Amino acid sequence: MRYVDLTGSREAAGRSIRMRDMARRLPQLVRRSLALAWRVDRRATTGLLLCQTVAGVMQALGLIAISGTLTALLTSGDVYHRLLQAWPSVALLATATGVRALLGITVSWLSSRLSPLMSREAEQMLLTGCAEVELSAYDDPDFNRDREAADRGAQVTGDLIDEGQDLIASAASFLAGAIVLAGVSWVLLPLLVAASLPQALAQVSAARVRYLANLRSNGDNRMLSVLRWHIFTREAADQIRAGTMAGFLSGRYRQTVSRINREDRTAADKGARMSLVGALCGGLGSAVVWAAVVWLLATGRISVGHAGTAVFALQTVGQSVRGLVAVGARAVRTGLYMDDWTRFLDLAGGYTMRRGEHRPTPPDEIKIKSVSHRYAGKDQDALSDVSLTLRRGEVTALVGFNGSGKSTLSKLVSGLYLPTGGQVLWDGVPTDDADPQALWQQVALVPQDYAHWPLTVRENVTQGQPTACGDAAVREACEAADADEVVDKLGAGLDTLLAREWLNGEELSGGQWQRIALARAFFREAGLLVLDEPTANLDPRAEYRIFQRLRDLAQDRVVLLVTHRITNVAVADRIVVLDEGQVVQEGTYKDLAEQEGGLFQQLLSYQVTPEPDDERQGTRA
Ligand SMILES: Nc1ncnc2c1ncn2[C@@H]1O[C@H](COP(=O)(O)OP(=O)(O)OP(=O)(O)O)[C@@H](O)[C@H]1O
Repeated sequence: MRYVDLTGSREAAGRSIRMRDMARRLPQLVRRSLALAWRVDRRATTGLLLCQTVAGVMQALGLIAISGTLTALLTSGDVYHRLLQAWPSVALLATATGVRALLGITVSWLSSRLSPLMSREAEQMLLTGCAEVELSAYDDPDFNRDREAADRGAQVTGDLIDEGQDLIASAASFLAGAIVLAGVSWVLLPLLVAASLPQALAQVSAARVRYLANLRSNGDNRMLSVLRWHIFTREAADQIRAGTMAGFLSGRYRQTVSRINREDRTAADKGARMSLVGALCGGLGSAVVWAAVVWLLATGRISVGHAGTAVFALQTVGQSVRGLVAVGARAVRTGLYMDDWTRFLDLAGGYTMRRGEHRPTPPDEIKIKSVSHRYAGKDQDALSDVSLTLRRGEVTALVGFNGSGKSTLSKLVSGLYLPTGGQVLWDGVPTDDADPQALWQQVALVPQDYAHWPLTVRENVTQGQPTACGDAAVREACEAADADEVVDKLGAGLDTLLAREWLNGEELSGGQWQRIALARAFFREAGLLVLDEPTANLDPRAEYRIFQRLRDLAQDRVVLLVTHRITNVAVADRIVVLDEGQVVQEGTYKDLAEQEGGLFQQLLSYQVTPEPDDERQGTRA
């Protein structure tokens, strides 16, 4: 089995890595890396630019000093006189070399300070971007693929500062060498650039091959990180052991890794072949350049001193051209990853929340009007033509078989999803027209899979939004959820860190966590309370108490309860029975329990265990 991602547009971008594109993109990349660096640390960025400029000037001065030294040493006259003439150039050379070394150290110090800051800033921007997309985005495989790619882009963002600095340094030293070389003989310059071209082309082609190989392994890489998470973390550690799954999972991991390795190896071999051809052509080109220097010297077109300078300048320019191309190819590849990041931030996969500005108050009535909903990529509706009204002061319960659409409906009511057909109206205003953050201020939700935040008990309950009443309100919510007895047993009370993996952290049982999740919802001063299977992990006593409290909670809010505990559902004012995404029954517990042949009666029959005597009689009959 292979995990494949559709990567059309990115593959097209990868295929377009050519010399011309690279030349066009490099200045953009340097600009982009400097802009991000500027955003995180202005002083360090200014320092870097200054250092690079001065280093370039020092490089040029160094070459001029070499020329001066050689000319002085190679002129006629006695040794003492020649040394005397050469010493200012030697002093300049030493100073330039020393200053360049110091600047090099400063540049790498500043870069190493900026690089992690940039990656973290990029990651932070990505996290902010993710929190601003519609929940439905996560159902779309394309969004998930783009998000992973953007994550990788954020991680490599820091590399761009090093690459940008290397590019600036190579460009500065190329410029310095070129000016000196042109001073000796301008013929050498185009010759040298032409000689460096084959290597440049080879490097760019190798970078393209590597990027495309990486792209082909994208789906496999994503699966690797998922497998790694499952094998590595505590989450599924018990099931891996009890299910003796370690061998199977490691095998799947190895298979996936070996597919990625195969792609990498092919790319590396292809890249090496390209580099070899490039190096051979480059060698021939260099021979032509050196032959040109010898010819210029032999025909008396340049002096011996100039020839010596040309040797150094050639080395400098050659090195910087190679550096420009190698770092350039790397930077373009990094740039492609960064494109994934910027594109994701710009478009958020096309899922940025664009709703209205209405700010809802606690609703008196929530009307579900002919609502249908189909998840992205599905060919069937999860809900079709559902109409229902929820009112403040009432508990409405949703019951039905697995997959009948209960959770989907509760997410539409709370504005987490927007319906693909029909409307959900909060006091007459469709959820599409409400400011989502303002609407969610009015929602207290206990989902089926609630988060086990690695935070203190207090933060777990307040969700980081304490009220003016402080801990008194937290304790009150805990009491309402029967979580007070859980908190009392914890070493540091509300300050206890609920994460066993850290020092002094504590772990709760499944039912204890559910009580905390309930306290979280009860703490919130919201007009809509949605409880999706709120008692699945609770003991019978806690479950009984929670159902009893629902009536009080409903006094000043709309309560929507999703449950399979049919026997307890009598607490609801109204029960709505869903089947295959449609409402099939609606009424009070008494009405529905008496409706012969109805789905509710059927559901009820599965939960009311017959007395042994009834069972025997039934068997006999
Ligand atoms: N995020 C999703 N993406 C795609 N399909 C989904 C998604 N969530 C639910 N579905 C599909 O929608 C249908 C209704 O699911 P829903 O979770 O609403 O059912 P439910 O009645 O709450 O089930 P359960 O009792 O098992 O919790 C199911 O067929 C399910 O496969």
